[in-house]
Amino acid sequence: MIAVGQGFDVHQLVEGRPCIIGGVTIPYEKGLLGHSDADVLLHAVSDAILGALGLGDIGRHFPDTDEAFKDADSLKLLEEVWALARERGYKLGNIDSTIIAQKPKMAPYIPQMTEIIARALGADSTQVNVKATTTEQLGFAGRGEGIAAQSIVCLLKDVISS
Ligand SMILES: Nc1ccn([C@@H]2O[C@H](COP(=O)(O)O)[C@@H](O)[C@H]2O)c(=O)n1
Ligand SMILES: C[C@@]1(CO)OP(=O)(O)OP(=O)(O)OC[C@H]1O
Repeated sequence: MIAVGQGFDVHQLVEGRPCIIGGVTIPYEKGLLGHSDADVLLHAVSDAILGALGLGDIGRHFPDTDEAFKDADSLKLLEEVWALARERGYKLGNIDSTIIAQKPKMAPYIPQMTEIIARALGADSTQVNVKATTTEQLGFAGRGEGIAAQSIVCLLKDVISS
């Protein structure tokens, strides 16, 4: 069985917050605002997995009204989401993701993000792809008001390889 899911998330960029993306703290003058650590990439990946499983989204599993998730480490949330996939017998096929940000430059941090996501999903880093794009200064991302991320995941169960 093959299950696919997609995830999309946006967080506002503000002063006085750390800029944590894909589990990596990126040195930058602003950071992402949220109830949790606001790791926009890990949220998109988590939502993609929940989508593939038909289990809603991270807001349903980790409500932003619950103090338990205040400043939560999104890597821990991703690990909890992945446990739901594992319990149902799924393995990771592959993940592809895009970070949409005018700044900061993501390229130097992408290998580390890839490793972190792969490790959380019990996968090899070759199964995880992370990309980044600007929006050529257009829209909220282009004005540096926020960062978005999108992700698509393919999960595999009982697949007989030829
Ligand atoms: N925040 C970003 C955005 C982009 N990159 C890298 O730069 C390349 C060119 O971006 P364009 O939006 O002009 O296509 C892109 O392919 C990424 O490799 C980045 O590192 N950080
Ligand atoms: C992750 C959660 C959980 O505290 O909070 P936020 O960091 O605000 O992130 P968001 O992507 O808006 O929604 C899911 C939330 O429930």
